Amino acid sequence: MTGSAVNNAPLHATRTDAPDTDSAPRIGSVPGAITPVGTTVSVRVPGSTGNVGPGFDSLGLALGHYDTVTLTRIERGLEFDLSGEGAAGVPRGPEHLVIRAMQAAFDAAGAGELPPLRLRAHNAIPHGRGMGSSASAVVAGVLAANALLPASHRLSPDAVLQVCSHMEGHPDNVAPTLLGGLTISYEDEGRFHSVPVRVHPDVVPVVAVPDFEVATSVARGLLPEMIAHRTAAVNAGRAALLVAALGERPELLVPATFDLLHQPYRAQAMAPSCELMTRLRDLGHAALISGAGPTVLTLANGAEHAGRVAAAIEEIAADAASSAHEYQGRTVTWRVHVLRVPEEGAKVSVSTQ
Ligand SMILES: Nc1ncnc2c1ncn2[C@@H]1O[C@H](COP(=O)(O)OP(=O)(O)O)[C@@H](O)[C@H]1O
Ligand SMILES: N[C@@H](CCOP(=O)(O)O)C(=O)O
Repeated sequence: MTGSAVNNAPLHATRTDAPDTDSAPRIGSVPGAITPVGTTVSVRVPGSTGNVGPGFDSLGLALGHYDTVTLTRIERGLEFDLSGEGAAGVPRGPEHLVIRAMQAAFDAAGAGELPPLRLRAHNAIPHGRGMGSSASAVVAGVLAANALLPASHRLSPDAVLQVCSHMEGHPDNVAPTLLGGLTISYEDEGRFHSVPVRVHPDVVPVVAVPDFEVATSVARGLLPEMIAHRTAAVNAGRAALLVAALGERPELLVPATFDLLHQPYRAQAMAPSCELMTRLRDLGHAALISGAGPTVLTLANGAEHAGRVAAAIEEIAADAASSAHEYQGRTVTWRVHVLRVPEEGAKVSVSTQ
Protein backbone atom coordinates (compact mmCIF):
# COMPACT_ATOMS: atom_id res chain seq x y z
CA MET A 1 0.00 0.00 0.00
CA THR A 2 1.19 3.48 -0.83
CA GLY A 3 2.16 6.01 1.82
CA SER A 4 1.96 9.76 1.69
CA ALA A 5 5.48 10.97 0.79
CA VAL A 6 5.97 12.95 -2.42
CA ASN A 7 6.89 10.02 -4.65
CA ASN A 8 4.13 7.83 -3.39
CA ALA A 9 1.27 10.30 -3.11
CA PRO A 10 -1.98 8.75 -4.32
CA LEU A 11 -2.54 9.83 -7.91
CA HIS A 12 -5.87 11.48 -7.16
CA ALA A 13 -7.16 11.11 -3.69
CA THR A 14 -9.42 14.13 -3.27
CA ARG A 15 -13.09 13.70 -2.50
CA THR A 16 -14.02 15.35 -5.82
CA ASP A 17 -12.26 12.51 -7.61
CA ALA A 18 -13.96 9.87 -5.52
CA PRO A 19 -17.02 7.99 -6.80
CA ASP A 20 -19.95 10.27 -7.55
CA THR A 21 -22.17 9.09 -4.73
CA ASP A 22 -22.48 12.29 -2.71
CA SER A 23 -26.11 12.66 -3.66
CA ALA A 24 -27.01 9.31 -2.08
CA PRO A 25 -29.11 9.64 1.11
CA ARG A 26 -27.22 8.85 4.32
CA ILE A 27 -28.49 5.63 5.85
CA GLY A 28 -26.30 5.16 8.92
CA SER A 29 -29.14 6.35 11.15
CA VAL A 30 -31.64 3.87 9.67
CA PRO A 31 -30.86 0.61 11.54
CA GLY A 32 -33.03 -1.60 9.36
CA ALA A 33 -31.37 -0.43 6.16
CA ILE A 34 -28.10 -2.26 6.79
CA THR A 35 -28.07 -6.06 6.78
CA PRO A 36 -29.28 -7.40 10.17
CA VAL A 37 -27.23 -8.76 13.10
CA GLY A 38 -26.06 -12.32 12.37
CA THR A 39 -25.41 -11.70 8.71
CA THR A 40 -22.02 -13.01 7.63
CA VAL A 41 -20.12 -11.92 4.52
CA SER A 42 -17.09 -13.93 3.40
CA VAL A 43 -14.59 -12.77 0.80
CA ARG A 44 -11.96 -15.07 -0.71
CA VAL A 45 -9.45 -12.75 -2.21
CA PRO A 46 -6.38 -13.57 -4.35
CA GLY A 47 -3.00 -11.93 -4.12
CA SER A 48 -1.52 -10.08 -7.06
CA THR A 49 1.71 -8.92 -8.60
CA GLY A 50 1.85 -5.27 -9.69
CA ASN A 51 3.96 -3.95 -12.58
CA VAL A 52 4.83 -7.47 -13.87
CA GLY A 53 8.26 -6.02 -14.68
CA PRO A 54 8.00 -3.09 -17.11
CA GLY A 55 4.31 -2.11 -16.64
CA PHE A 56 4.85 0.19 -13.64
CA ASP A 57 1.57 1.09 -11.89
CA SER A 58 -0.37 -0.33 -14.86
CA LEU A 59 0.00 -4.06 -15.50
CA GLY A 60 -1.12 -6.49 -12.81
CA LEU A 61 -1.55 -10.23 -12.59
CA ALA A 62 -3.72 -12.14 -10.12
CA LEU A 63 -1.88 -14.81 -8.11
CA GLY A 64 -3.63 -17.95 -6.87
CA HIS A 65 -2.70 -17.41 -3.23
CA TYR A 66 -5.69 -16.43 -1.09
CA ASP A 67 -6.72 -14.57 2.06
CA THR A 68 -10.15 -15.36 3.51
CA VAL A 69 -11.92 -12.51 5.29
CA THR A 70 -15.25 -12.98 7.08
CA LEU A 71 -17.32 -10.15 8.54
CA THR A 72 -20.25 -10.82 10.87
CA ARG A 73 -22.74 -8.22 12.00
CA ILE A 74 -22.81 -8.33 15.82
CA GLU A 75 -24.78 -6.46 18.52
CA ARG A 76 -22.00 -4.15 19.67
CA GLY A 77 -18.31 -3.33 19.35
CA LEU A 78 -15.56 -4.37 16.94
CA GLU A 79 -14.04 -7.84 17.40
CA PHE A 80 -11.04 -9.51 15.75
CA ASP A 81 -10.05 -13.11 15.17
CA LEU A 82 -6.91 -13.02 13.03
CA SER A 83 -4.57 -15.81 11.96
CA GLY A 84 -1.93 -16.55 9.34
CA GLU A 85 0.48 -14.13 7.67
CA GLY A 86 0.98 -10.82 9.45
CA ALA A 87 -1.72 -11.53 12.07
CA ALA A 88 0.49 -10.49 14.99
CA GLY A 89 1.56 -7.21 13.40
CA VAL A 90 -1.72 -5.58 12.36
CA PRO A 91 -3.85 -3.35 14.57
CA ARG A 92 -7.01 -4.69 16.16
CA GLY A 93 -9.16 -1.58 15.91
CA PRO A 94 -10.68 0.85 13.41
CA GLU A 95 -7.17 1.29 11.89
CA HIS A 96 -7.14 -2.32 10.63
CA LEU A 97 -6.88 -2.02 6.86
CA VAL A 98 -9.95 -4.15 6.14
CA ILE A 99 -12.03 -1.99 8.51
CA ARG A 100 -10.61 1.21 7.00
CA ALA A 101 -11.54 -0.05 3.54
CA MET A 102 -15.04 -0.91 4.74
CA GLN A 103 -15.45 2.60 6.11
CA ALA A 104 -14.18 4.06 2.82
CA ALA A 105 -16.88 2.08 0.99
CA PHE A 106 -19.55 3.26 3.45
CA ASP A 107 -18.33 6.85 2.98
CA ALA A 108 -18.48 6.53 -0.82
CA ALA A 109 -22.02 5.15 -0.51
CA GLY A 110 -23.05 7.96 1.85
CA ALA A 111 -23.84 5.30 4.46
CA GLY A 112 -22.35 6.83 7.62
CA GLU A 113 -20.56 4.82 10.31
CA LEU A 114 -19.93 1.08 10.10
CA PRO A 115 -22.22 -1.08 12.24
CA PRO A 116 -20.77 -3.34 15.02
CA LEU A 117 -18.71 -6.13 13.42
CA ARG A 118 -16.57 -9.19 14.04
CA LEU A 119 -13.68 -9.55 11.60
CA ARG A 120 -12.25 -13.03 11.14
CA ALA A 121 -9.31 -13.23 8.74
CA HIS A 122 -7.04 -16.05 7.74
CA ASN A 123 -4.18 -14.68 5.66
CA ALA A 124 -1.91 -16.59 3.29
CA ILE A 125 -0.58 -13.57 1.39
CA PRO A 126 2.64 -12.39 3.09
CA HIS A 127 2.78 -8.72 4.12
CA GLY A 128 5.29 -6.25 2.72
CA ARG A 129 6.63 -8.70 0.12
CA GLY A 130 5.19 -7.34 -3.16
CA MET A 131 2.36 -9.86 -3.49
CA GLY A 132 -0.40 -7.29 -3.07
CA SER A 133 -1.43 -8.03 0.53
CA SER A 134 -2.62 -4.47 1.13
CA ALA A 135 -4.63 -4.42 -2.12
CA SER A 136 -6.24 -7.73 -1.17
CA ALA A 137 -7.16 -6.38 2.27
CA VAL A 138 -8.64 -3.25 0.68
CA VAL A 139 -10.61 -5.23 -1.91
CA ALA A 140 -11.89 -7.62 0.78
CA GLY A 141 -13.04 -4.71 2.94
CA VAL A 142 -14.74 -2.78 0.15
CA LEU A 143 -16.53 -5.85 -1.24
CA ALA A 144 -17.62 -6.98 2.24
CA ALA A 145 -18.95 -3.51 3.07
CA ASN A 146 -20.79 -3.40 -0.23
CA ALA A 147 -22.47 -6.71 0.53
CA LEU A 148 -23.68 -5.33 3.89
CA LEU A 149 -25.28 -2.30 2.25
CA PRO A 150 -28.86 -2.33 1.00
CA ALA A 151 -29.16 -2.74 -2.78
CA SER A 152 -30.19 0.92 -3.12
CA HIS A 153 -26.78 2.07 -1.82
CA ARG A 154 -24.48 -0.55 -3.24
CA LEU A 155 -21.42 0.69 -5.14
CA SER A 156 -21.18 -0.22 -8.83
CA PRO A 157 -18.17 -2.28 -10.02
CA ASP A 158 -16.65 0.95 -11.33
CA ALA A 159 -17.15 2.74 -7.99
CA VAL A 160 -15.53 -0.25 -6.23
CA LEU A 161 -12.49 0.09 -8.52
CA GLN A 162 -12.31 3.83 -7.76
CA VAL A 163 -12.50 3.40 -3.97
CA CYS A 164 -9.94 0.56 -3.92
CA SER A 165 -7.50 2.31 -6.29
CA HIS A 166 -7.71 5.58 -4.37
CA MET A 167 -6.94 3.77 -1.13
CA GLU A 168 -3.96 1.94 -2.64
CA GLY A 169 -2.75 4.98 -4.60
CA HIS A 170 -2.25 2.89 -7.74
CA PRO A 171 -4.60 0.49 -9.55
CA ASP A 172 -2.28 -2.31 -10.71
CA ASN A 173 -2.87 -4.60 -7.72
CA VAL A 174 -6.53 -3.96 -6.96
CA ALA A 175 -7.64 -4.48 -10.59
CA PRO A 176 -6.46 -8.11 -10.96
CA THR A 177 -7.54 -8.79 -7.37
CA LEU A 178 -11.05 -7.72 -8.35
CA LEU A 179 -11.13 -9.15 -11.88
CA GLY A 180 -8.63 -12.04 -11.97
CA GLY A 181 -6.12 -12.68 -14.78
CA LEU A 182 -4.05 -9.90 -16.31
CA THR A 183 -5.27 -6.32 -16.20
CA ILE A 184 -4.06 -3.18 -17.94
CA SER A 185 -5.00 -0.20 -15.79
CA TYR A 186 -4.69 3.50 -16.37
CA GLU A 187 -5.73 6.76 -14.76
CA ASP A 188 -7.47 9.52 -16.70
CA GLU A 189 -8.48 12.82 -15.11
CA GLY A 190 -8.69 11.32 -11.65
CA ARG A 191 -10.60 8.17 -12.59
CA PHE A 192 -9.12 4.71 -12.81
CA HIS A 193 -9.91 2.31 -15.62
CA SER A 194 -8.95 -1.30 -16.09
CA VAL A 195 -9.05 -3.66 -19.05
CA PRO A 196 -8.87 -7.43 -18.40
CA VAL A 197 -6.75 -9.47 -20.83
CA ARG A 198 -6.77 -13.23 -21.27
CA VAL A 199 -3.63 -15.01 -20.05
CA HIS A 200 -2.14 -17.97 -21.94
CA PRO A 201 -2.88 -21.15 -19.92
CA ASP A 202 0.81 -22.20 -20.01
CA VAL A 203 1.91 -19.20 -17.92
CA VAL A 204 2.82 -20.42 -14.41
CA PRO A 205 3.92 -17.94 -11.70
CA VAL A 206 6.66 -19.18 -9.37
CA VAL A 207 7.29 -16.94 -6.36
CA ALA A 208 10.35 -16.90 -4.12
CA VAL A 209 9.38 -15.05 -0.94
CA PRO A 210 12.31 -13.91 1.22
CA ASP A 211 12.23 -13.67 5.00
CA PHE A 212 12.49 -9.86 5.02
CA GLU A 213 9.94 -7.16 4.19
CA VAL A 214 10.16 -3.92 2.21
CA ALA A 215 7.16 -1.61 2.65
CA THR A 216 5.74 -0.41 -0.66
CA SER A 217 5.87 3.19 0.60
CA VAL A 218 9.62 2.82 1.23
CA ALA A 219 10.21 1.26 -2.21
CA ARG A 220 8.26 4.08 -3.89
CA GLY A 221 10.37 6.61 -2.04
CA LEU A 222 13.45 5.27 -3.86
CA LEU A 223 12.13 6.18 -7.31
CA PRO A 224 13.51 9.22 -9.14
CA GLU A 225 11.33 12.16 -10.21
CA MET A 226 12.71 12.06 -13.76
CA ILE A 227 14.02 9.41 -16.12
CA ALA A 228 15.68 9.62 -19.53
CA HIS A 229 13.51 9.51 -22.66
CA ARG A 230 15.52 6.51 -23.86
CA THR A 231 14.67 4.62 -20.67
CA ALA A 232 10.97 5.40 -21.06
CA ALA A 233 11.09 4.20 -24.66
CA VAL A 234 12.71 0.89 -23.70
CA ASN A 235 10.12 0.29 -20.99
CA ALA A 236 7.18 1.21 -23.23
CA GLY A 237 8.35 -1.35 -25.79
CA ARG A 238 8.81 -4.09 -23.20
CA ALA A 239 5.45 -3.40 -21.52
CA ALA A 240 3.70 -3.64 -24.90
CA LEU A 241 5.57 -6.86 -25.66
CA LEU A 242 4.59 -8.26 -22.26
CA VAL A 243 0.87 -8.07 -23.07
CA ALA A 244 1.51 -10.16 -26.21
CA ALA A 245 3.84 -12.56 -24.35
CA LEU A 246 1.38 -13.19 -21.51
CA GLY A 247 -1.59 -13.55 -23.84
CA GLU A 248 -0.22 -15.42 -26.86
CA ARG A 249 3.56 -15.81 -26.87
CA PRO A 250 4.93 -17.05 -23.53
CA GLU A 251 8.24 -17.88 -25.25
CA LEU A 252 8.86 -14.09 -25.31
CA LEU A 253 8.51 -13.66 -21.55
CA VAL A 254 12.24 -13.14 -20.91
CA PRO A 255 12.66 -10.01 -23.07
CA ALA A 256 9.12 -8.91 -22.17
CA THR A 257 9.80 -8.77 -18.41
CA PHE A 258 12.86 -6.51 -18.63
CA ASP A 259 12.48 -3.28 -16.64
CA LEU A 260 14.51 -0.09 -16.22
CA LEU A 261 11.85 2.09 -14.61
CA HIS A 262 11.71 0.87 -10.99
CA GLN A 263 13.73 -2.29 -10.33
CA PRO A 264 17.23 -0.72 -10.62
CA TYR A 265 16.32 2.09 -8.19
CA ARG A 266 14.90 -0.31 -5.62
CA ALA A 267 17.86 -2.71 -5.73
CA GLN A 268 19.52 -1.06 -2.72
CA ALA A 269 16.58 -2.13 -0.52
CA MET A 270 16.54 -5.77 -1.71
CA ALA A 271 20.01 -6.91 -2.76
CA PRO A 272 19.33 -10.66 -2.21
CA SER A 273 16.22 -10.41 -4.43
CA CYS A 274 18.10 -8.65 -7.21
CA GLU A 275 20.85 -11.25 -7.05
CA LEU A 276 18.31 -14.09 -7.30
CA MET A 277 16.47 -12.35 -10.15
CA THR A 278 19.70 -11.74 -12.08
CA ARG A 279 20.92 -15.32 -11.64
CA LEU A 280 17.55 -16.68 -12.82
CA ARG A 281 17.52 -14.36 -15.85
CA ASP A 282 21.08 -15.40 -16.69
CA LEU A 283 19.77 -18.98 -16.79
CA GLY A 284 17.07 -17.93 -19.26
CA HIS A 285 14.09 -17.63 -16.90
CA ALA A 286 11.66 -14.65 -16.93
CA ALA A 287 12.36 -13.44 -13.39
CA LEU A 288 11.33 -10.04 -12.04
CA ILE A 289 10.75 -8.21 -8.78
CA SER A 290 7.12 -8.78 -7.80
CA GLY A 291 5.35 -5.45 -7.23
CA ALA A 292 7.54 -3.21 -5.08
CA GLY A 293 9.47 -6.30 -3.88
CA PRO A 294 11.21 -8.07 -2.34
CA THR A 295 9.57 -11.29 -3.64
CA VAL A 296 11.07 -12.60 -6.88
CA LEU A 297 8.45 -13.75 -9.38
CA THR A 298 9.36 -15.95 -12.32
CA LEU A 299 6.83 -16.48 -15.11
CA ALA A 300 7.37 -20.04 -16.32
CA ASN A 301 6.19 -21.41 -19.64
CA GLY A 302 4.41 -24.62 -18.59
CA ALA A 303 4.42 -26.88 -15.53
CA GLU A 304 7.68 -28.65 -16.41
CA HIS A 305 9.46 -25.30 -16.74
CA ALA A 306 7.96 -24.18 -13.40
CA GLY A 307 9.55 -27.24 -11.75
CA ARG A 308 12.93 -26.34 -13.22
CA VAL A 309 12.57 -22.75 -12.00
CA ALA A 310 11.77 -23.93 -8.47
CA ALA A 311 14.83 -26.22 -8.54
CA ALA A 312 17.03 -23.37 -9.82
CA ILE A 313 15.83 -21.10 -6.98
CA GLU A 314 16.69 -23.78 -4.40
CA GLU A 315 20.15 -24.20 -5.95
CA ILE A 316 20.95 -20.47 -6.05
CA ALA A 317 19.64 -20.00 -2.49
CA ALA A 318 21.92 -22.83 -1.33
CA ASP A 319 25.02 -21.31 -2.98
CA ALA A 320 27.08 -20.00 -0.09
CA ALA A 321 28.89 -17.58 -2.43
CA SER A 322 25.62 -15.89 -3.47
CA SER A 323 24.11 -12.84 -1.76
CA ALA A 324 20.77 -14.55 -2.34
CA HIS A 325 21.97 -17.09 0.25
CA GLU A 326 23.97 -15.04 2.68
CA TYR A 327 23.58 -11.29 3.02
CA GLN A 328 25.12 -8.98 5.60
CA GLY A 329 26.28 -11.88 7.72
CA ARG A 330 23.04 -13.81 7.88
CA THR A 331 21.40 -16.57 5.88
CA VAL A 332 18.41 -15.48 3.81
CA THR A 333 15.60 -18.02 3.72
CA TRP A 334 13.17 -18.24 0.81
CA ARG A 335 9.74 -19.84 0.55
CA VAL A 336 9.00 -21.05 -2.96
CA HIS A 337 5.41 -21.46 -4.24
CA VAL A 338 4.34 -22.62 -7.68
CA LEU A 339 1.05 -20.81 -8.20
CA ARG A 340 -1.43 -20.31 -11.00
CA VAL A 341 -3.07 -17.26 -12.54
CA PRO A 342 -6.74 -17.39 -11.47
CA GLU A 343 -9.23 -16.37 -14.13
CA GLU A 344 -11.54 -14.99 -11.46
CA GLY A 345 -10.96 -12.31 -8.86
CA ALA A 346 -12.34 -11.96 -5.34
CA LYS A 347 -15.45 -13.99 -4.52
CA VAL A 348 -18.12 -12.81 -2.05
CA SER A 349 -20.67 -15.01 -0.29
CA VAL A 350 -23.35 -13.92 2.16
CA SER A 351 -25.19 -16.01 4.75
CA THR A 352 -27.67 -15.20 7.50
CA GLN A 353 -28.10 -16.96 10.85
N1 LIG B 1 -4.74 -8.70 5.46
C1 LIG B 1 -4.33 -7.57 6.04
N2 LIG B 1 -4.91 -7.12 7.16
C2 LIG B 1 -4.51 -5.98 7.73
N3 LIG B 1 -3.52 -5.20 7.27
C3 LIG B 1 -2.91 -5.61 6.15
C4 LIG B 1 -3.28 -6.80 5.48
N4 LIG B 1 -2.50 -6.92 4.40
C5 LIG B 1 -1.67 -5.87 4.40
N5 LIG B 1 -1.91 -5.07 5.45
C6 LIG B 1 -1.19 -3.83 5.78
O1 LIG B 1 -0.46 -3.44 4.64
C7 LIG B 1 0.96 -3.51 4.91
C8 LIG B 1 1.69 -4.09 3.73
O2 LIG B 1 1.41 -3.28 2.61
P1 LIG B 1 2.52 -3.00 1.53
O3 LIG B 1 3.70 -2.35 2.16
O4 LIG B 1 1.83 -2.28 0.42
O5 LIG B 1 2.98 -4.44 1.05
P2 LIG B 1 2.30 -5.51 0.09
O6 LIG B 1 3.25 -5.60 -1.03
O7 LIG B 1 2.24 -6.77 0.89
O8 LIG B 1 0.95 -5.00 -0.30
C9 LIG B 1 1.08 -4.40 6.13
O9 LIG B 1 2.23 -4.09 6.88
C10 LIG B 1 -0.19 -4.07 6.89
O10 LIG B 1 -0.05 -2.86 7.60
N1 LIG C 1 3.06 -0.40 -8.81
C1 LIG C 1 3.32 -0.59 -7.40
C2 LIG C 1 3.05 -2.02 -7.01
C3 LIG C 1 3.17 -2.26 -5.53
O1 LIG C 1 2.80 -3.60 -5.25
P1 LIG C 1 2.98 -4.19 -3.78
O2 LIG C 1 2.43 -5.57 -3.85
O3 LIG C 1 4.44 -4.16 -3.48
O4 LIG C 1 2.20 -3.30 -2.85
C4 LIG C 1 4.77 -0.22 -7.12
O5 LIG C 1 5.64 -0.75 -7.81
O6 LIG C 1 5.01 0.58 -6.22
